[in-house]
Amino acid sequence: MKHVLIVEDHQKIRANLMMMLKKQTDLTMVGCASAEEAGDHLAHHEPDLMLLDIRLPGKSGLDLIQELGDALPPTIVISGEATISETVEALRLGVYDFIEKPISRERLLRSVRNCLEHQQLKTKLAALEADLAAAPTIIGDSKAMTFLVQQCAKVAPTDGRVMIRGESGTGKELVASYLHQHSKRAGGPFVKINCAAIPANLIEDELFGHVRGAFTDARTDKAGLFETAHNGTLFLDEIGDMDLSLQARLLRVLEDGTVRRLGDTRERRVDVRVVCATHHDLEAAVAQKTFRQDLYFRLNTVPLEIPALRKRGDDIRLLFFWFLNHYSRRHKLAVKQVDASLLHKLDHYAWPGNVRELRNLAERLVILGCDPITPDDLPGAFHQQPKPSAATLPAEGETFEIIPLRAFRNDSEKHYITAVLKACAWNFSQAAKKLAIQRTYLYQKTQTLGIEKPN
Ligand SMILES: Nc1ncnc2c1ncn2[C@@H]1O[C@H](COP(=O)(O)OP(=O)(O)OP(=O)(O)O)[C@@H](O)[C@H]1O
Repeated sequence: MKHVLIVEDHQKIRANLMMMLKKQTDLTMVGCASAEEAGDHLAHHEPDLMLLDIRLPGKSGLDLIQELGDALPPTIVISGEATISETVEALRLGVYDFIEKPISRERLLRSVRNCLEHQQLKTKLAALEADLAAAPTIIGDSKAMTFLVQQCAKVAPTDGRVMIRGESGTGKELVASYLHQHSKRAGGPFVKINCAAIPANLIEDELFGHVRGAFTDARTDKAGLFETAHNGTLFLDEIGDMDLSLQARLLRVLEDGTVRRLGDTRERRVDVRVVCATHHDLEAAVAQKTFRQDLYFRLNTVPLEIPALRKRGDDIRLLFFWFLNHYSRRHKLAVKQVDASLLHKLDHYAWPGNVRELRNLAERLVILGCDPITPDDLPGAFHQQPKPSAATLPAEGETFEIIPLRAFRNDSEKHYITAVLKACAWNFSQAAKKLAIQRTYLYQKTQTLGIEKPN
């Protein structure tokens, strides 16, 4: 039901306007005899449309329009005596239409209908724009991310089960929500649960729900997340942490598409797409029998791998500038300049917290950083020299060739000693001192490891 406010000082004309609009059964109408009275009404109500006379006793219709500013409801001005300049001014201030007295019924109805339709469209557009702004955007133009986005575009519209792998903060949840938003289930719910953050017995209750009396505290029936996610997507984060007994229940739901609340006898059919994520080595967990192999195959239909940020250096600057703009807008602050030496520091940092760490840093710099932002604005971790050994170790989840410990140790020692000798311009005494070993022992090491000074 639409609400119309009619502001007209002549009682007869007001009644006439109401009569003409009465045929529109979906309208409720309120009449006011002055701009002051209308102002009071508008302080407490938001009409869908205002019909406003310009010549009123006391404050004029134009005064009211100016006073309301952005709060002006969709308005049609009705006047017999308005001057051209008043008409132009009213239109400039956002009035939808201008109708001259005497008013024809057809003209009035057409204008009212158009104005209400126009308003409905504007509301729809605003909602669409908000949806678009809320839609997840995967930023990245490295080869790895371009490939990932291509894969996401292929798998999103299908109902294929997806397993997302990647270190913490790489964007696993972002990818899951992207898959949902680009699927035919986008109008349905996107429900997520972190299997590592909740104790096993509570996860069971969260996922499957219970009926009243199923346990001491179960005072009412409760639907589980599978039911909540009906016609949508259920994102099971950290699936590798799920308890074995729960894995069995999950497998059953995936196999027959029904859930049974705790303490219930009734099976309920659910239509849910399951997307899961883990940073664990699930294959190792399967080998160690801590993760069910049958469940692993059920969930792993389409594996998607998100590389750690340090392995896609091309994305660091792009993401940094994107977050810088994003948070400047959000905090209504001017976008700061960035010193080139800062970018160099970002490129050479290991980003253990991945994109989440980069995002938080960018927001902090938007709020606290100087303009231009320089390396002095960065936290201590960015100024530490990288430790030599850890940098070459394989990351968690990465496949690598396993070699005997002795071979690894020799190889590491060779690399490290060569680097130190280079840093000391092949001065053996200086290098031995830095390595805290005897000069003769260093010499022996270079012999056994085959380290040679280049010509
Ligand atoms: N490629 C990207 N483009 C834009 N934002 C990203 C990208 N990757 C990650 N983010 C942002 O970084 C933050 C962390 O991402 P997300 O929570 O998806 O990571 P995660 O891998 O699920 O982390 P965890 O394993 O700790 O739950 C989020 O704010 C996310 O929007």
